[in-house]
Amino acid sequence: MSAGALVAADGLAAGYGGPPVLQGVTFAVKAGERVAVLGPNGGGKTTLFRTLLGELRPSAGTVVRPPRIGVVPQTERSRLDFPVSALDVALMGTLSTLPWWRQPGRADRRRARRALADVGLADRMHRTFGDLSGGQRQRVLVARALVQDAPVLLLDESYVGLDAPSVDLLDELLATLTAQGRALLIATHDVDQARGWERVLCLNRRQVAFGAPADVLTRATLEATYGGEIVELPGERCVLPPHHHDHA
Ligand SMILES: Nc1ncnc2c1ncn2[C@@H]1O[C@H](COP(=O)(O)OP(=O)(O)OP(=O)(O)O)[C@@H](O)[C@H]1O
Repeated sequence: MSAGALVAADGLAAGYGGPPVLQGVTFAVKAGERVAVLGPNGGGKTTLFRTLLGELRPSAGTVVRPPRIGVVPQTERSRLDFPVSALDVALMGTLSTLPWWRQPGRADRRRARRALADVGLADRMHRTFGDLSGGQRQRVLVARALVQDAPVLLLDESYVGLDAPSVDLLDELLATLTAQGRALLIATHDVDQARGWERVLCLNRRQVAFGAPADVLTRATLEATYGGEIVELPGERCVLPPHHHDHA
């Protein structure tokens, strides 16, 4: 079932030593696919990402993953008080590709500069990271992941707190990265956004559904994913409760 997949799971269960906090996860993602990973707080999105990264060992099932996976964390969790430039942050992406004894060199700086240009920030590379807007910081973090040259990127609620123009820029960037043959898994709470992507994975401590948005984003599936927390508006739209993080 995972033939041709860049990243896949089959009967995956994972947890933190006790009973699994996530189980029954079976999906396959090909190059050129954006996957919305939906679920309530505590539903298992972070646990899935950590398992795909190899930080957590599956307690059951198997994972197929490439040697390198890039991670784009939430900007609000990044320390903003360090006096580092956008280029410094992007350059950190080269560290995972270097042997431990080597400092980033000229070629690495070139890659970091190119990645910043690719995310539209060529003119901001010497600005202090913490002084950039939320959307710009998010794109710097995408650049840091791009520098790792990974075919699969995991994005953790990258859209949270962005204004409309920044959302559009990030949308465009993710579409480009996908068109270039990457696979993106994007943890999000935005059901409407998920409708525009290629696949949707719904998690609520187990896999509720995986497939094309038109098949997955039904009222029944969303209810099974979010319980009674969904507020439905007239038409097809639905709104999820404000989310919070208790492990920032
Ligand atoms: N380090 C940990 N040790 C033990 N349990 C954990 C740990 N991290 C998460 N959990 C538990 O695993 C379950 C799934 O959490 P996870 O962080 O994967 O959910 P999530 O979908 O990413 O939620 P959020 O949207 O709040 O980030 C929760 O019940 C959580 O309390």
